[in-house]
Order: sequence, then structure tokens, then C-alpha cells
Amino acid sequence: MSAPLPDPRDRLIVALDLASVGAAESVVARLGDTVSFYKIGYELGFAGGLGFARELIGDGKKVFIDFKLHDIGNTVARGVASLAALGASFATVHAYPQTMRAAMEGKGASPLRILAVTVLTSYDDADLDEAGYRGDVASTVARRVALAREIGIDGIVCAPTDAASVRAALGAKGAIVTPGVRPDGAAAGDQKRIATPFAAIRAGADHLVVGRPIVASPDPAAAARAVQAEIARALATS
Ligand SMILES: O=C(O)c1cc(=O)[nH]c(=O)n1[C@@H]1O[C@H](COP(=O)(O)O)[C@@H](O)[C@H]1O
Repeated sequence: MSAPLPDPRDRLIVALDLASVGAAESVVARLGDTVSFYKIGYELGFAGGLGFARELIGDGKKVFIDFKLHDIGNTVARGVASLAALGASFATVHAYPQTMRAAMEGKGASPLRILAVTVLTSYDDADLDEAGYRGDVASTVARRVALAREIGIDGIVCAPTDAASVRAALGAKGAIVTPGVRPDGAAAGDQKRIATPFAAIRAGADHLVVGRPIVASPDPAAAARAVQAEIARALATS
């Protein structure tokens, strides 16, 4: 059976990569009802962001905690249990078998969905080679998705340029979440494997993670609405 389709508004996840809770509160206030799903990673998480996550959840928003866990199984399972108790909707782990198994065990019966990060969107073949991996990006992503599927992971984080092959390998069950999304003309920054919101959805992504093109925009709400309009256009032509 395939996973239920996400609510259209939940397809855009805004990465609150900001240095303080005050800065995050101000962006969230400007985005208002436009955005329903937020991601909190290292920068905000290590600056009081977990308390802010609780507030967002209390206000009816969905929260993705992105700490990309990778440690011994016991530590991962217990960390994930704490994220489940927080009420997070998504959490990331690196796509190593012990780590993925521990995370799936740690979430217990909670609705938290565990996403396995395959190969970071800032990596290309040369970066993997430099880090000592034998395979290129495509073969490493394929291997990790196969392992994740075997373990029964809830979802995959991958580049939008990998989404079509990931969907084919993952099957219909399992969410595909793609960062590395750049509207036409937006600066890539440190991202190497990117696509537009339209292309990412057409390639099979369920959720798009967008940070700087929205939070660093002079008008974050207009930037978010533009991404949502592209998502809607891509869904209408799928
Ligand atoms: O797990 C993630 O969300 C993630 C995985 C990945 O491969 N690449 C990636 O960029 N991300 C996150 O997605 C967000 C992208 O932000 P922008 O590049 O500003 O849109 C950041 O918060 C990253 O931490």
C-alpha cells in the first residue's frame, strides 16, 4: 500500500537555519499561515531551538528535527525516543544500517517518521572519493536506499536530482524529502546537486526543504508562496 499523500501545504518545509530563537520567531511570524512545516537543525537547535520546537508544535505547526544522528545503536535509539516525546514529525539519521535500525526501534509506536540521509546535496563524486568511499554518488545513494528499504525506513532524504531513481528503488511506500532546492535564479550557495521546486516534485519528491531562498529573502512569505505555486503547478501536470 502506498503512503498517504501529504497535505499540499505540508509539502514545503522551511529550514529555520537562524542563529537565535528571536530571529526564528520573527521569520515564523512573517510566514504566518503560509507555512505549516519547519525544520530545525544545528544552528537553531544548539541555540535554544528545541524549546522553540515545542512552541511551534503547540501552535499546530509540524517540526522536522534535523540533527542527522549517527552513533552507537543505544545512543541513537534513546535520542530518537526523546525526539518522539518532543512531538517531532520527522527526524534525520545517516543511512547506516545500525543507525537506521536503532532509530526505527527508538521511535516506538510514536508518529515520528525517521528519514535516512543518503548522500548530502553538497557532495559530488569527487567529495565522496576524498572521504574514502569506493562508489560514486549514484551507486552510494542506490546502496543506501536498498538498505533503508530492507529496514523499513519511513523516508529518504536525497538530492532532487536523485529523486526519480530513489522513488524507483524505494517503491511507493516511504517519503522522499529533497533539500538542494533552488527556484530559478536563486544562488546555489554550497549546494552541488540542485533542482527547481517544479523539477523536484516532478521527479517524485513528497516534501521540499528550502532554507536560504526563503529565510534570507527580503519577503519570506512571498518567496514561500512562489515555491508553493511551483509545487502546485508540478502536481497539476504530474
Ligand atoms: O537533511 C537535510 O535536511 C539536508 C540534507 C542534505 O543532503 N542537504 C541539505 O542541504 N540538508 C539541509 O537542508 C537545508 C537546505 O538549506 P538551503 O540550502 O539554505 O536551502 C539545510 O538546513 C541543510 O542542513
